[in-house]
Amino acid sequence: MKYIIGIGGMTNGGKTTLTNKLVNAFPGCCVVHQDDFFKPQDQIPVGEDGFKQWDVMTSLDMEAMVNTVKAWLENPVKFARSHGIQVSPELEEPDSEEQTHILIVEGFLLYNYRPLIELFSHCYYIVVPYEECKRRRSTRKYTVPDPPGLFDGHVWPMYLKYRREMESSPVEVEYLDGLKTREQLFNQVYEAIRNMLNS
Ligand SMILES: Nc1ncnc2c1ncn2[C@@H]1O[C@H](COP(=O)(O)OP(=O)(O)O)[C@@H](O)[C@H]1O
Ligand SMILES: O=C(O)c1ccc[n+]([C@@H]2O[C@H](COP(=O)([O-])O)[C@@H](O)[C@H]2O)c1
Repeated sequence: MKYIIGIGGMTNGGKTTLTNKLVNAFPGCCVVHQDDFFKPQDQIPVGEDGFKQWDVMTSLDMEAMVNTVKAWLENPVKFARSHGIQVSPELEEPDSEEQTHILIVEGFLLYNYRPLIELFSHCYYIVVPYEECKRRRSTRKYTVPDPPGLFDGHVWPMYLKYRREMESSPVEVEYLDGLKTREQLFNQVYEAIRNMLNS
């Protein structure tokens, strides 16, 4: 069986932190990070809000991202090997279709792109309050540093827009409280995935 788990939610909610812990906990588990699919800076236009539009869907090459997830679905063992992930001998067996394979897909805009949504076995969405999100973001170093005013002028309004859009669509997400400790979040999701694999 193949399981694709989405770890979505707002910027600085703790997606990457949780994802890294889960990847370490499930041997052979693969991961796709949405941040790897940002288009080059010169392809990101400036919007009416006066900022480069990094937080909109078109800033990401979603077709390439979906193709990457489909490459994992096609052959999880080959995908793992080509990404330097150690594969246990049982997973290499010819009948490995009967084995359990897990892919974690992590990102801030996972649930607004239909071709990706339909691939998920389960969708998580981490949230923290505005103040905490802004505080964490202010200490974060991105490849392209945030210009002054970006959070309130672009990041937060786009977060609200896409969250509203997601919530009025048929996608079913399970919310996670990003104010819980790293350990609490890990334990919660780890146990839920274990239960899913055993059901
Ligand atoms: N559960 C948590 N409690 C407190 N701080 C956290 C927690 N998870 C992550 N962080 C911190 O918040 C910041 C953003 O975390 P990160 O996992 O990179 O978020 P995201 O991938 O959602 O943008 C980092 O400084 C990280 O150490
Ligand atoms: O990673 C990059 O190249 C990059 C370049 C410009 C901006 N970002 C920011 O990355 C944010 C999403 O990533 P994250 O990890 O905070 O969820 C999003 O809010 C963007 O504003 C990221």
